[in-house]
Parts: sequence; C-alpha cells; structure tokens
Amino acid sequence: MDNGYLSPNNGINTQSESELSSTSVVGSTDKTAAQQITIHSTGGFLLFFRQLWIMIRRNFILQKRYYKSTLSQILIGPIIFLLLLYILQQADNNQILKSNLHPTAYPLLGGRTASDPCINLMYTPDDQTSRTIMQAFADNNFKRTGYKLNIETPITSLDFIPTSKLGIVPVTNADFIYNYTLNHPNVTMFGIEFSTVQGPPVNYRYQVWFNSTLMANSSDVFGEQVLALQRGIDEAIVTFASNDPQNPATFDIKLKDWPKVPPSQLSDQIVTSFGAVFFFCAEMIIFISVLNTIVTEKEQKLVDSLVMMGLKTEVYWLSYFISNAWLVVICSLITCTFGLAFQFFVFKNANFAVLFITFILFGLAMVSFAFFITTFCRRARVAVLVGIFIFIIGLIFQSFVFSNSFVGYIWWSQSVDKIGWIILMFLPFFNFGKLYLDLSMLTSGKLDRLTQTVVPGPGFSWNDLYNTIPDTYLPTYSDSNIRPSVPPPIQSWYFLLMNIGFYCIFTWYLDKIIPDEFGNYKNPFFFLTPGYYGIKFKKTFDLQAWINRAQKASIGKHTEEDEDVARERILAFDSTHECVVRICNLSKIYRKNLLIKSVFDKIAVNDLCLTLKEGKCLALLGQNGAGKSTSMNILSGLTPATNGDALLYGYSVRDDMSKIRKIMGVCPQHDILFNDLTAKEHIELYAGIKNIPSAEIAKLVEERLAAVRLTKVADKPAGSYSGGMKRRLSMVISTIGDPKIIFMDEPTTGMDPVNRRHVWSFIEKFKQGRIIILTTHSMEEADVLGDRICVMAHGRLCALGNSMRIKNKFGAGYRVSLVTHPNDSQRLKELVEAQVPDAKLEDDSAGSLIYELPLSALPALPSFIQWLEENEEMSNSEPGKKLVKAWGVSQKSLEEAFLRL
Ligand SMILES: Nc1ncnc2c1ncn2[C@@H]1O[C@H](COP(=O)(O)OP(=O)(O)OP(=O)(O)O)[C@@H](O)[C@H]1O
Repeated sequence: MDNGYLSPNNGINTQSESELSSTSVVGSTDKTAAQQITIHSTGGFLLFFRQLWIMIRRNFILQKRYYKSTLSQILIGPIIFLLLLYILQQADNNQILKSNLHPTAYPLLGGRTASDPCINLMYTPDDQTSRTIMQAFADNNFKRTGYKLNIETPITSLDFIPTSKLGIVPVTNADFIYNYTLNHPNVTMFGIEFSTVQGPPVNYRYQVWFNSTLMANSSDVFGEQVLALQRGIDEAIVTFASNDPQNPATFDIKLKDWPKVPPSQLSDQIVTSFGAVFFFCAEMIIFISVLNTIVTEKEQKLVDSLVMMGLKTEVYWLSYFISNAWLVVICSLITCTFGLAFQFFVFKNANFAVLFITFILFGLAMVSFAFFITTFCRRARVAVLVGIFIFIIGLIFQSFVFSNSFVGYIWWSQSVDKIGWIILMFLPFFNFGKLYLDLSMLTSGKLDRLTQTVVPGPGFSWNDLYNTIPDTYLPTYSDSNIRPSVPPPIQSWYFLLMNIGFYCIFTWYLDKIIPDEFGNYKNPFFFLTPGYYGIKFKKTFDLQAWINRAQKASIGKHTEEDEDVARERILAFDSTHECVVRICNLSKIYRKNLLIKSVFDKIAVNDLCLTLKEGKCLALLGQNGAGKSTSMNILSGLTPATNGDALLYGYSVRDDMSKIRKIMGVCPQHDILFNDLTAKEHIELYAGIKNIPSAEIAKLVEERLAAVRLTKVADKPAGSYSGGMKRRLSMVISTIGDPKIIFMDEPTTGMDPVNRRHVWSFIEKFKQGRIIILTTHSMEEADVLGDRICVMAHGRLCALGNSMRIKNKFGAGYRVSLVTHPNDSQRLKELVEAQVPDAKLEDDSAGSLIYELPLSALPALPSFIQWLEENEEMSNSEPGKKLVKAWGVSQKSLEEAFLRL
C-alpha cells in the first residue's frame, strides 16, 4: 500500500505498512463487509502524554512570543502592586511621624450646637443675674454657630418629659438637676449651676454637669464639648461683667497636643487593611489573560481545528492548566520575595511556605474559575467583560469586607445565614480574603499609644493553620449575638482546593454538554456510558442493519432525480457494493426554532447518497449555498447530521468520530492558523497531536513545506503570510499523519496559477491509497483533480460522474469551426447540414462558419470528422483548392456544463 510520504526528489516516498502502524493508522482497504480498517492507536496514555507535551510546548512558545504580556502577568503586575502598597504604607507612616513631632493646633469650635437631646442646657438658680448671663451665652452662641437657643419656661416637675427640643431651661436648684437627670437619663445634655454670682467686682463660680453617656462616642469630650461650653459661659460672664451687651466678649482658644517622640517602629496599618486588595489585583492579570486567550482560540475556531486533528479536549484543558500554573507559581514567588524585601509585617512574621502556598492556591483557583467561565462565552469581548465584572466584585470584597476585621469575620456570626457563606466559599477571592485576614491578625503589629512602641503580633506559624485565631486578636463584638465563631485558617486552603477541583471538573463537563457553535454536544450522562471510556462490547458490525436504518432516515421523495444520481442512491443502499465511503441519506436542517419545525428552516443538505472507492478524489461543485461546506462539515465531524449517516472506512460519523479523526485530515474553508506560530511550528504541533514519531517530524516539515513551496518562510509567523500562503499551509496541515481521508474545502482559493498547479500536483500524488473530498468553485480544478464530480444545488446532488460524463451529458456537445472561401460558404453549409442534420450554425462571417453540435448530433460526429479529415471536396471559387481550407473540433468546457446545470 502506498501511503505517500512526499519526498523532495520525486514527490512520493512510499512507506511500508509496518512503518505506518508505528504512527497511528493501519489500513486494509475495502474488502470486509463493513469496509472497516483497523485503527491502532499507540497506547491511550502514551498518546495523551505526547499530546500534552506538545500542547504545553506550544503554549510556552506563545508565552515566549507574547513576552510582554507574560512578563506583566508574572513580574511587572505583582511588583507594581506591591510597590504601590509600599508607597502608601510609607505615606501613612510619614503621617504618623509628622503628627507625633509636630502636632497641629486646632481651634475650639462653636458653643452649643447639639440639637438632639431634648433639653440642651439646664441652669440654676433661676434669678435675674443667671438669666442675663445665659441670655448673653445664647446670643453669643447664635453668632458663632447660627443655632438659636431660647430661654425656656422653668421646669418644676420631676415628671416633666420634653416633647420638643428645648434650649436653655431654668430650674429651681441643683438638687432638681441631680434628681431630674437621674430619673430621666439621656434627656439633658448639660447643666450649669451658678453658686456664687455677685455683682462687680465678684468671684464667678459655676459647675458644669455633663452627660458622659451621650458623649461616649466623641473622641475628645472635654476639648470639643465641655471646653466649648465653658468658653461660652465665660464669654457670657465677661459680657455681663462689662455691662455692655452690645459688645460681647469673645475668647478665641486653640488646642494643641504636646510633641511626642515618634515610635521607634511603625505599625503596618495599610498592608494589614488593604494588602488583600493589591494581592488580589496582581493575580487578576493572569485571570483576565486566561479568559481572553481561551475564548479567542474558541472564537477563531482554533480549538475545533485541534480537535478535528485528533486532540483530546482533556489534553487541551490540562495543558492550559499546567501552562498557567507555572505563571502562578512564579507570580506567587515574586509576590512573597518582594513582600519580604519591602519588610511588610505579614511577610516578615508569617511562615514563608504558608504564604507561598496561599498565593499559589488562590492563583490556581482563579485560573480554574476562568476556565469555568470560558465554557459559557463564545466571544472574547464578552469573556473579558465578564472577567472585569468579576474583578469588580472581588475588589469590593477585598476592599470593603476584608479591609476591616470587624466586617470581615462577621460572615461566621450566628446571625448570618449559613447559605450565605456556603455560596461565598465558591468564590476563590472570598476564601483568599478570609485567609489573608487571619494572617494579618496574627502578624500585624499594633501601636501602643502610651509607650509609643509597636507591639508585634505573635506571627503565623505552620501550626497556626490548624488553630482558631485567639480571641485577643479578634475584634471586639459588644453584642454577643453577632460574635462570630471563626473557623481555623486551614479551612480556607481546603476551600481553595475545592474551588480548583470543582471548577476544573465542571469545565470539562460543561465543555462537553453545552452545544458548540455547530450544534455539537454530548448527552449530559455521557460519562456513564462505557463508550466514553473506549469500552465497546464486541459486536460485529451489521452493514445491512446500518443501511436499513439510514434508508428509513430519508426526509423527502426522489422521483425526478438524474439517472446517475438515482443509480448512486441504489448503490449506497447495496451492501454488496464495495466502497470505503458510503453516505446514506445524509441531511442537515438548520432550524430557526430549535424545538418546532418552521417554514423558515433551512435544508442545507437533503438526503445525500454517495459512495467512493479508495484512491479517488471527489470534487463537489455547486453555487454558493448549495450545501457543499455543510456536507464536508458533517463528514469531518464539525457539525452533526440531522438525519442519515455516513461510513468512512467502516466508521460511522454519528458514533465513531473519535476513530475517524485518527484517519482524517481537514483543510477548512477559512484558514484556521495560529498567527504567532510559524509554518514549521504548525507542522510540529499537528504532527505531535497525530503522534508522529519525533524522529520523523523534521523530515516531514522539510518535505511538506518544500512540496507547497513554503520553505523560505518556514520560520516566519503565519500571521505575516499572504492569503495564498496561508491556504497552502492549511492544505499541508490537512495531510499530516498520512490520513486515509482528507477533506479540502476550496483548497486553492486565493492562490496564483503557478502555486495552484503545484498544489494540484501535490494532491494528485497524495491521493494514492486514500480518499480526497474537495469542494471548489474552479471548474478547471474539478476537471484536473476530480475522479468523480458531484454537482450540488439546494442541498441535493443534481449530477454525478467523471468530468467527461458530465460534459457529455450536460455540456452543449461540440463546437466545429470551418474556414472556406466566402463564395463557397453556402455550398459548405448544405454539405454539413446533410451530414449532421442537428448541427446548429452559430456564426457565419466571411467564409468562417461555427457550428454547435448538440448531444443529439453525437452519433453523426465520427463520420463527419472522417469527412473533414479526408477533405476531398474542391472549391468552386478557387480552382485547385480544397473546399474546406481549415477546420477544428472542440469539446465544450465543464464550466459550460456547470452553467447549463
Ligand atoms: N449555521 C447555519 N445556520 C443556518 N443556515 C446555515 C448555517 N450554515 C449554513 N447555512 C445555510 O445552509 C446552506 C448551505 O450552506 P453551505 O455553507 O454548505 O454552502 P456552500 O455550498 O458551501 O457555499 P459556499 O460555496 O459559499 O461555501 C446555505 O443556504 C447557508 O445559508
């Protein structure tokens, strides 16, 4: 058997069957009842690891080629975020230093402005002097704050409950103030008790009662509240004493703290509170990059191309996981190293392995989370938007929830519904936030304001992973109902590990059951079927049963079919007919509505029936939209058939696509190439996927690229190629692994005539021992390459046969041109019409006659040509000369036949 390795010398280098079995395919031809060839795969595990290795290599090449993006993920991102954190921490520390050495003076504000308590101020005794002083106080207070305090009617009853806000209330004596405030707590804000007030010169003595409960939340009770009140009373007394209420006295008082020796060491307030935000941002670069890369490959159908060439989807995901895992590891290492270099407490005081593993687990969980999201997105733009949305949610968590230990731990309080955190634990950034909070609780130092020293945290050792955080390091919750019972830090590791496992498994599962762009998907219970694990209970393939099933799947009637097409239909259903490709009633309906039939449904392929023998090239012709690409897509497993089935070398496109992929090559209509991989790397990649031995790959690269004249650009990225060059590379890729059946959708589109001829000769040589099915709009190409030509229209076959048969049947027959003397043309016409009565004169000018000979004239053609060759008639107008001076017969072209069809 000739398996057609192309050599630079003669184009074809035959390979023995034993050699071939070491790659992937061994073929008998079509001699068994099912015409099935045996496919040997070189060990499932070996192939798996070979493919994994080749995919990791490809990812690494792309990471190297996009080095700016890679560096920003592992180096620049973390360093920039850590640097920002360092700058912020330094700014905060500088502020602490400055406020210690140079405290700022702040003016004493206002007088009484508070309006909440029901009685702002009580005073006693209720005499003229006190009233005048309090009136001066109220006037001054109004000038300073704009808040009007009225002198109210005196209160005499201890049962009095104010119903509105009262300003300054006179009361009878100090005992009344005492008893009233005791009986009605938090109703009165201040009380003034003037004890000796004598007219000038006098000693002014008074006592201020204040409400420490109401002022408990104020940081500076005396500075802001009592002192301000005292200032107001003093101003009023001086105004009273000067007896000049028109010019009230004003005291401007400022308060200033003593300078202090700054603390010898500063705490890590910023890193403790906001570190999680910055570390989260650093990891998010990898997350967004994964989303973008994978969905872009999906959008450009690169994944479909890899899968069509035999790549296992498990390998695809695993290779991406590994390729990103090393980025995560380096990113985590850099984060830890720079965290130590910047002397952040959380890095200095924690076990290095704990931190390093935490960052790795978080990074891997985010990568897995990104995988999971890609299964729902078909467009890269959508994926990035979803990524940004998740980024914002994560940012909110890290900055508003976990920057404050009080709020951060409240999720584990009894008052929070368990369902809440069960949902949240599926978010990797929630688990990371909690762990970082635990770490910072034990590692951050706290400033003791009294001694101005930093009391370092106890540190976070490996054992601390398993212990709950001691209460002393937790925030104080005054309400015992909300006091959380915080789980040990190790729980966050478990949850991150659970996130990795959960998202990876669901990615694998959803990737299979969610329909792709072409409508391919697996049954949700596919993993319960033995077939998925390659287990097949030995059952001999019953061709006749298969044919019967396919025959029943017809979607229409075929009464007015062309005779050749009808004969082919019968052959397809004849189990004794030997062929390697048997297509039976293959149909594809694109439904407008998935659930119900509608008049808008598009029947792209309608009960296609076809058989092919080995070593043949089938050319599919047809107008745009005739159904050629759809037929190819069904046969190559890209899109599922709605009805019918096809057997390729004995394997059904419905049930055995994974086997067919091992013996199949595809050159799709639109080039599916990695713009940043070179032609050489493309061939190496696909050869690896096809499990071609490494030793043979270099030779293969050299030979195949030479055959399509791409050697000179072998090391240039495919993105820089012209359309024709990309086409040639796609075509070469489809021949890798010496497939038994190759689908080529318009393989020479965009190629110049010279390269097109090279490709033709390559295909011509390559087809030995295989099947090539190609679609084309070039009649010349179909004429040159097609051993069988099928013309499709509206999803149906309307003509079938070799080029000659189609031309004879559908072409307009022959064209005969004759040259004679103008005066002899009438006589020649009579002679021609006598011999070929059906001949139709198309042109008659100055002795030049052109006849169209329709198919009905063919029987008369041989004797007519013989008559022309003998050429015995003499001219009447030119003595001694022949009647027919020159003649020619040409067959009408395939293009004309196609146009007629
Ligand atoms: N995904 C789809 N959804 C709906 N209709 C589709 C889809 N893909 C193809 N079709 C329709 O099916 C018909 C056959 O399309 P197909 O691409 O197979 O034609 P073709 O013969 O390959 O055309 P061309 O020569 O332009 O490539 C067309 O009418 C097309 O509009």
